[in-house]
Amino acid sequence: MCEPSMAENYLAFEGVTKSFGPMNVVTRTDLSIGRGSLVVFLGPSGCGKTTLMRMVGGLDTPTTGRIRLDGDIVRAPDRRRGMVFQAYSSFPWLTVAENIAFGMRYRSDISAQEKAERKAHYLKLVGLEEFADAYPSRISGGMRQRVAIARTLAAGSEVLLMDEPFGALDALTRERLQVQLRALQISEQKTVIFVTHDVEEAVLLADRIVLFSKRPARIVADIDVNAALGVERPLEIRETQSFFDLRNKILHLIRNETGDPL
Ligand SMILES: Nc1ncnc2c1ncn2[C@@H]1O[C@H](COP(=O)(O)OP(=O)(O)OP(=O)(O)O)[C@@H](O)[C@H]1O
Repeated sequence: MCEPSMAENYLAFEGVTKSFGPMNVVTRTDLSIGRGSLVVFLGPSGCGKTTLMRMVGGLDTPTTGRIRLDGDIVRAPDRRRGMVFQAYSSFPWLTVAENIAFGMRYRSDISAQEKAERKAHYLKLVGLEEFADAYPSRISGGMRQRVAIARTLAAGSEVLLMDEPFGALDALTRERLQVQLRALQISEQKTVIFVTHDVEEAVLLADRIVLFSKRPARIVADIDVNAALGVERPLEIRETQSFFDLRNKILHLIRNETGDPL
């Protein structure tokens, strides 16, 4: 077998395990994630997906093994990896524009002009120019999640770690953000790990789906969604036979392999 190239091995889990006291949460995990790909972690509740993601973020450390980003062992959080959670994480006392600029405030390596340009770029990218001066309490939940995504991107994060970021949104807003995230990831070429319970969301968004067993998390399937559906994912793709087939295949795997409903 060929060794994966550095681009394919951009984010690498090498023999990672995690226990909390006597509880084994993640069994030995080896996984290579390519730069610029959107990988969905799908698995039963409590199986260890968030724990895996927190380890990538440097918020938790593996019990054994290591995680490498671009060759460097992850030891602590840094701005190369930004997290977007389900709970809205905007600062209520800052405007939308100020929230987006927040991650750049102490960067001495970026000029004031570049900070202003980046702020304007990401404000536009997430379609919130009209709301630049609004406070988070005045905008919708979907808009607040767009602020959180823009802030992470503006801070210069190369890797976005998204833990059920659309979980609290209504179905229509969620759909809109799914399409926007997919488009944004293609245009910005960020590496994204996205945790969800929702099989349709996973199939719509992912380049690749990694399916985990119930705790302790073990990889039960690694699915190349691009090979099945292509890269472009308009919402209508959900009505195609290939989408249907892949969704059913994953539901079948979940029933038979993960040992738990999601
Ligand atoms: N700091 C901690 N101390 C002790 N146990 C923990 C800690 N963090 C997580 N756990 C436990 O590890 C297990 C896995 O949790 P984790 O949040 O990673 O699962 P998950 O797959 O993300 O779940 P969900 O999909 O429900 O969010 C759970 O049983 C949880 O209670």
